[in-house]
Amino acid sequence: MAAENLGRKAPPASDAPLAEGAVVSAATDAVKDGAKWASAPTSYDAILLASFGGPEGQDDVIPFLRNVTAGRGIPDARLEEVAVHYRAHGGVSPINEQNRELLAALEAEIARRGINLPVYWGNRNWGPYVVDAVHAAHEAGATKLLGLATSAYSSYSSCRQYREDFADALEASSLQGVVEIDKVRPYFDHPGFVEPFVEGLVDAVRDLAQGSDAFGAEDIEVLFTTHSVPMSDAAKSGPAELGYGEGGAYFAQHMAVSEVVIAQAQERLAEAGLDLPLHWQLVFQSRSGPPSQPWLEPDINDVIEELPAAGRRAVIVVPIGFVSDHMEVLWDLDNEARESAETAGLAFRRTPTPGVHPAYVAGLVDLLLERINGVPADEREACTDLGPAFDVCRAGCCENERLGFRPAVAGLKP
Ligand SMILES: CC1=C(CCC(=O)O)c2cc3nc(cc4[nH]c(cc5[nH]c(cc1n2)c(C)c5CCC(=O)O)c(CCC(=O)O)c4C)C(CCC(=O)O)=C3C
Ligand SMILES: [Fe+2]
Repeated sequence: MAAENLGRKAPPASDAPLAEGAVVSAATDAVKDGAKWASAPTSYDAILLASFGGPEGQDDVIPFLRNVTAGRGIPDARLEEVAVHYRAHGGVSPINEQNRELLAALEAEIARRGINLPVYWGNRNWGPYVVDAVHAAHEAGATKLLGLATSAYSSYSSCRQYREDFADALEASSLQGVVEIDKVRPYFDHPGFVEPFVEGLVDAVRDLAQGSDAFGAEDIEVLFTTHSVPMSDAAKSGPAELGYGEGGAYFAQHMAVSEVVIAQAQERLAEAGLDLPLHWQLVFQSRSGPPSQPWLEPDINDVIEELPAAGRRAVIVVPIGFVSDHMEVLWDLDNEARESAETAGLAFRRTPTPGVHPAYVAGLVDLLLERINGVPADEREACTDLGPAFDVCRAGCCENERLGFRPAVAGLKP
């Protein structure tokens, strides 16, 4: 495949693109030292499914948004704007229902594998809260919990903040020293997480190729999209000693997943005789900080606007940053990005998120078993050169410069 056709985008808040080889090699060397990355077999009493949470009615919207943005310097105007997204959906985020479905699917898959392990679900920003779940688990006699976040990558928002949520919950319930909580590794490159995106991309390309417009590879731009974060968060994502570059592990992991999804999809499309390679790039969405603060770019809508000038007639949006079709997907992609595409005169497809795809659910249970059985790092499933990520976060991993140091569990002590 012609490499020059694969659009690579560095985080453009800086002029210097990331050195391609350098992003990957440091982590690859470190991962060979498996003993440091994989923990010993551990007997857990319960799983703690941890998520973001969302409002369940109009009256919840503003209190929810205040929970999310406490101390974050998000302008009020942005809160008003985001409230509109929830209001348009009756004040209900789809995320809680999606987590109830995931909880049920996990319970079923755990039972199918013959494991006896209850799952408790708790959120960061709305009830049921993590502390409620920890309480319930403890009341049922559990003292050793394995946390599983609905977030696959390394960064403050997607990894460390869950570890802080766990620490906060132990403090609020006075269960420090009584209950212990570990956390499943960032699973961005677990095949179970990647597979639904590959399938979605293959289906979208075939759909566009077979439609009346008969779009070919030259007509299509594939946009892998994820949540933007402040550049300072991105830079501190992952352990500094692995030298991920200025976009940190967050950027490197998304690039690696994009590359794997495009490669696997192209392989399947080639078997179906479709014209390749596809044009693609990694883009960002849902930026919320003040304009003075640099966040990862380019924004998905800005990129879409410029696609016709590059000769594209269709755009396929692959939401690799998200595990379910929550508000950031429904509003920012299915409304806003779709509208940008319409304005630009482009056909638009948005591929599914993992949701409760059987490969994803089975992959999550594989990840739980990895920890229970203490599977060595070199025997773990990971489909990029960056992984598998470590079980116990390195000291300082994904710390937040804006918010300062807060206690977290499931990490090494500085
Ligand atoms: C990396 C990342 C993920 C992906 C990883 C993961 O999935 O965890 C994610 C997911 C989500 N983000 C969500 C919602 C919101 N995020 C906000 C604000 C922010 N997100 C950030 C980052 C991320 N966010 C950041 C750096 C901020 C700025 C404030 C801060 O520094 O923390 C705000 C405030 C208003 C606004 O500014 O948009 C809202 C309402 C929902 C729920 C959707 C629903 O209700 O269905 C979900 C799943
Ligand atoms: Fe967010």
